[in-house]
Amino acid sequence: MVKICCLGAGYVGGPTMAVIALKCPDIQVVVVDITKSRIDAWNSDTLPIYEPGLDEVVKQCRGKNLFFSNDIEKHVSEADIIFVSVNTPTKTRGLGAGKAADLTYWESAARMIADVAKSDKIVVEKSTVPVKTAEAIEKILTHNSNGINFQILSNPEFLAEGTAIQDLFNPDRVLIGGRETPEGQKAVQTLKAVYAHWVPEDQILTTNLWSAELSKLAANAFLAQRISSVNAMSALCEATGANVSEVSYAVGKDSRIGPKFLNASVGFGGSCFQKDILNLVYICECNGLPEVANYWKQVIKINDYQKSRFVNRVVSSMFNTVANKKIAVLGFAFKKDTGDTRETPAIDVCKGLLGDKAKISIYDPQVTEDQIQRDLAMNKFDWDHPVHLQPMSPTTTKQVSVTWDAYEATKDAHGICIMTEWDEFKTLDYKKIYNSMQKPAFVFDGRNVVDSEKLREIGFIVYSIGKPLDGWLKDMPAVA
Ligand SMILES: NC(=O)C1=CN([C@@H]2O[C@H](COP(=O)(O)OP(=O)(O)OC[C@H]3O[C@@H](n4cnc5c(N)ncnc54)[C@H](O)[C@@H]3O)[C@@H](O)[C@H]2O)C=CC1
Ligand SMILES: O=C(O)[C@H]1O[C@H](OP(=O)(O)OP(=O)(O)OC[C@H]2O[C@@H](n3ccc(=O)[nH]c3=O)[C@H](O)[C@@H]2O)[C@H](O)[C@@H](O)[C@@H]1O
Repeated sequence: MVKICCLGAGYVGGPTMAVIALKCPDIQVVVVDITKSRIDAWNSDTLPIYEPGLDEVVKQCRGKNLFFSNDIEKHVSEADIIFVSVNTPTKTRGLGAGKAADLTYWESAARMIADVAKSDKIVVEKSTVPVKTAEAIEKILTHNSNGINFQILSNPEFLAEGTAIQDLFNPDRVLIGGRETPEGQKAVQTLKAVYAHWVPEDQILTTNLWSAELSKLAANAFLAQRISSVNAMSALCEATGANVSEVSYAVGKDSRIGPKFLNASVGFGGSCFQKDILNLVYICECNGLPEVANYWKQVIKINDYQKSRFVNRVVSSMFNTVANKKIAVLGFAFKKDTGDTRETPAIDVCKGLLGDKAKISIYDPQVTEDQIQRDLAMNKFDWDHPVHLQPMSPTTTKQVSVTWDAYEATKDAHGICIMTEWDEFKTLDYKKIYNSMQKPAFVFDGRNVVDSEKLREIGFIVYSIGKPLDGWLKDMPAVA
């Protein structure tokens, strides 16, 4: 029986391996991690991540051909194929700080593999890494190899959170990059055979190593660029009276552009877009391509602009101060159907409002108070490390309260900021909410989820990203 071991039981390692186990009953899959609590959670009834459909997949295979373990060295030494799906955070210190990828976890994984391997292995890059990382990994493995043959493959993951299981069941494509040697090509075919259990062959693309590594960074950069493009347009829409939903619909109807990923928002979040673009920028700079670097940097700048523009709009609409005013924040996760808060725009918006001395009451159906307090206390990029290596007991922010009830969060509030597009926010009883709030009562919709006309009829002053401004907001122009 072929044995797969995956290093890293996170948002990628867990769901990806669960689906491989489900679709390949003839393969044994073991997911290992240096964080014991994560493995304990994978072995419990409460999985460490919330992802629709994941529980069912895990329940079907766990204990049969899917296992979660802390015994890293044993499973690595026994495996034929080793996926490495560990953190690749942005460096916070030293050379390339604030841009370059920190490959500490990857390097230590590679050294450990070289130390414990007793038979030939295929080592698969599942983490998103800088182009040419495979070359460095190869050097680490071969210099410590004791004669064992390692083949490195790049197999980047394209799943999106909230739809991970669907994306893994029906991927647009699976990408496998390998060395153009007979051994390299044999390894590519071995991995291809795993995916061919459920993915049509013509959707399994094979390339050289560097193309596969770079395609992942490029795909995320293109996706984020679409959001920054529509968000840049949203500012112009507000200034001119155009409606960003109508503009993106009209633009997306062009079959060359397509309708997806054109929703204006308070900004993109998530663990990867910013990190991967910064990494791309750094690689361009290192390759003497400052013009290309600056081009991609702009995607991040517009995203930061969009978040600060939103905060400015909130503050300026409310008589230029939110000091001691209760602001309800609905949604904290970076998108709906996930409890993940990494790089969520809600963090920057909350920090901006706190900077203006607001009191914030937060409700998100999937995010705990502990997580929110950690997020608001943590420095930029510190979140992307194994849990036990993150700051232990961050100071809690007193002006922030967290509740499990949207009505409690909005009671007595002066304004509501919608930060995540949870479906339930569309069907809240806004009349009841309005009656319980201070007046004038404001709604700032960072995701364009509410029916602004209906809310205006109730009496709210409503701001929706990229939509024509109502009279109140026009009289109080926000300075970006
Ligand atoms: N989150 C996402 O949607 C996607 C993430 N990626 C990439 O996948 C990689 C992992 O991302 P996530 O799963 O989101 O991160 P994560 O933080 O959820 O999981 C990473 C796990 O690796 C573990 N780990 C770190 N060093 C280790 C080692 N030496 N041995 C064993 N375990 C170790 C950590 O404890 C952690 O549980 C990153 O490179 C990311 O850019 C790629 C596509 C999608
Ligand atoms: O490398 C990764 O980590 C993954 O990054 C993204 O997936 P993810 O971050 O999970 O979620 P997305 O659906 O891409 O959303 C990212 C952010 O953009 C925002 N967004 C998305 C689409 C849109 O039209 N507008 C918009 O503001 C979302 O609200 C969210 O904050 C990519 O979609 C995946 O293909 C990729 O594998």
